[in-house]
Amino acid sequence: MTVDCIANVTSDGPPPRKDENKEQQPSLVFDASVLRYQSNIPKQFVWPDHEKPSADAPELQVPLINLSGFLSGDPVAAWEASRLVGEACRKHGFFLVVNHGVKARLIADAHRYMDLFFDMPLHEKQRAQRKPGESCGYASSFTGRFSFKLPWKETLSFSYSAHQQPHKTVEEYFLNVLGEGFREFGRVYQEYCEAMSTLSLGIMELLGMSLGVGPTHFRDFFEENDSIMRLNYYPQCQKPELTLGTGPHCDPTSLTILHQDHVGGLQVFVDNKWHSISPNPEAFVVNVGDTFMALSNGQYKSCLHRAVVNSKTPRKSLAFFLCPRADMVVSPPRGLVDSEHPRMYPDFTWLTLLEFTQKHYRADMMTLDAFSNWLQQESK
Ligand SMILES: C=C1C[C@]23C[C@H]1CC[C@H]2[C@]1(C)CCC[C@@](C)(C(=O)O)[C@H]1[C@@H]3C(=O)O
Ligand SMILES: O=C(O)CCC(=O)C(=O)O
Ligand SMILES: [Fe+2]
Repeated sequence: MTVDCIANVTSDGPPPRKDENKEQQPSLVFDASVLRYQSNIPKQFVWPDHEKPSADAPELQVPLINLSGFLSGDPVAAWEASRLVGEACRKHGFFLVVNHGVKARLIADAHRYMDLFFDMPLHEKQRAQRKPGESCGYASSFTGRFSFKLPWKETLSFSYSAHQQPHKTVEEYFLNVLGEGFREFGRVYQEYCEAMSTLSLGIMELLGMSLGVGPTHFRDFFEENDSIMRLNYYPQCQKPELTLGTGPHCDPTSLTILHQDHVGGLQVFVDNKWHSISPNPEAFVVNVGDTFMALSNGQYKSCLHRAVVNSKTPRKSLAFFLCPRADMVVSPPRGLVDSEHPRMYPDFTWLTLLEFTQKHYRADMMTLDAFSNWLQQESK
């Protein structure tokens, strides 16, 4: 079974309930080319005082891990890299990787095609409009999905399947949804997602080594991944102190590999304070998500983060969300469960958690706990 933008798959998970997250009728349209000239921002984009961005966000010193030795097969370098990964994941869950093997040209092309796409007129972008309950497509903010605390961003999300060879799911997505004129878009993002999948599997080796379960356990689990690629576009905002580009959350997915442009805006919540992670064009920002927190039986924490916007220039980020095949059961390896480390979370399939976030619950910093409770309720 594969998850193709969630809607085209039969889930054997619990039937959806009427949920608080029901799709709202879109009365408000987020068209940044219009909104940017208004002196105020619509009230739906104003976040509560306790969540508004703070003026100061000191820079977080994030470990910078050089992957060149590991990727060239040096076992000593591999163990050193896994040690650094483990240290970061026990501290705040974020680390940077450099000499990662992804071509600078490919990263530049991925950013360039983002500019081309998001600079299109709204009606053109809406040809790829995300449908209610689906995890793919174009969304101008989430008007119609949420009715308050709307993020100041546009997104384009699509699925990458590592096991549907010879199909190139990303290339086909762009051709099928946006047409022949987007063939090159599809080729670039197909190549980008393949590079992200390869890098993710290498990092899964390091995570397995750091947790003492060996390099192949998690690598094998994610070999046939069905991942999500998300292009985040944050238009400049005349009132950046009132809103957020992406609200505070932990990624429900397994591993996030993020490339932010030169503008900066990613913030992580560490030691009870928001800290910024400065852009580094040679580096990817990596963090574990909720699903990997469950796979590690809670040893590695999915970390709280958000994105702020600014009044001067748009900001972009490319986020690859590694996800297992939809029907894979998320359960920690035996070596991570014992009398001192009892099970933290129930078994679940990634598809059920994905559906939960798309149809029942807006992912935040409590998603996995809310999901565990929901599973219990649904099983009664
Ligand atoms: C599985 C996913 C849901 C979101 C995209 C991926 C991983 C991150 C999630 C998200 C970014 C967390 C914050 C809220 C959210 C609604 C958003 O701002 O985009 C989340 C994504 C989503 O549900 O579309
Ligand atoms: O844009 C960013 O820097 C962060 C985006 C993010 O956290 C997400 O899309 O999950
Ligand atoms: Fe995130």
